Amino acid sequence: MEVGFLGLGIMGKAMASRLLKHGFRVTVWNRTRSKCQELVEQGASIGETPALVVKKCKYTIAMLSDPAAALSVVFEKDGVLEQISEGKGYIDMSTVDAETSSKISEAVLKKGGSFVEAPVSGSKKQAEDGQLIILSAGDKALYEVMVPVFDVLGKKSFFLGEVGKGARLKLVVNMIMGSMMNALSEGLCLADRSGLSLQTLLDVLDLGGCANPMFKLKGPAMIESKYPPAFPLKHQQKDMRLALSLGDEHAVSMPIAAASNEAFKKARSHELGDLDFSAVYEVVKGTASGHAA
Ligand SMILES: NC(=O)C1=CN([C@@H]2O[C@H](COP(=O)(O)OP(=O)(O)OC[C@H]3O[C@@H](n4cnc5c(N)ncnc54)[C@H](OP(=O)(O)O)[C@@H]3O)[C@@H](O)[C@H]2O)C=CC1
Ligand SMILES: O=CC(=O)O
Repeated sequence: MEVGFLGLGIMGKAMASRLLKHGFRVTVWNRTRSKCQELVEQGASIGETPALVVKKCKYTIAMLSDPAAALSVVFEKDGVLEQISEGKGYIDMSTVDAETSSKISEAVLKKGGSFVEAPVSGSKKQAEDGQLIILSAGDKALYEVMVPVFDVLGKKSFFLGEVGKGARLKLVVNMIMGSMMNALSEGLCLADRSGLSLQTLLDVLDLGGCANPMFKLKGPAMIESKYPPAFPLKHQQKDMRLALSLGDEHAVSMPIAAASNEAFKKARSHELGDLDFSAVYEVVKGTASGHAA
């Protein structure tokens, strides 16, 4: 099976690479073309524009940073819409809001193509290991065609119904995750200031009822003030913002998410946006301005 892949950031690179390793023929495009090189060395072909990737491939996947990127790759010159047509499928795995996803879906359908949104839960390591959780919605027939692809990328794929349900579920999940990261940061800070061992705190958390893989993975690096980006903080803040907007729409009061969003925004203002989202700890500690990487 041949697939197109648009967007070779942290996630897209790992996902496209995994598809190549599992025998798919992959044609890649990335705004910054140099990022295609590593994939070419693994056997990928390059498409000069999103439109040319769609022209070549029956199915094209996108993994782009945010709503603005997802929309521009579809609607702008040389974009997906120029070549999408009957018999072709477009699968957007970026984390965006339901409105963005619906706009893309409507435009693709109008040209005769089919559309699935399929944001993922899981980060760089899970993408490399094919352990993502895939939250699909949209065209059921296209979803069925994509199952062999999703089986290589993920440990479980859900089909949730109409477009928007995958996008919304992903935002709810990441809203919870972002709030948890703030809670861990505050706990580490409080333990430190009150003379407790941070490693002991992590050990105790890991043995108890609120043990979770995220605290276990990120906690030790946070203690060392290390934040190599797996999930960039700027994307976590985007997800908090979009989740809060979903809360506005449904009049759901979310004070914990709102406070967490403020912490992520503050971290961005201290230029921590490209670090891992666990760098919000620097803001909670009050040491953000001195932290370079
Ligand atoms: N990292 C993670 O742990 C996870 C991320 N996600 C979501 O997946 C998506 C991708 O994340 P990730 O790979 O980490 O992000 P990166 O920031 O590493 O990559 C973003 C990608 O989007 C491209 N891009 C950005 N703006 C534009 C634009 N205007 N036009 C065309 N391309 C653009 C970038 O191109 P260029 O190289 O030129 O900058 C790059 O390919 C995001 O929606 C994120 O929220 C979901 C789960 C986990
Ligand atoms: O969106 C990020 C993740 O870890 O999931």
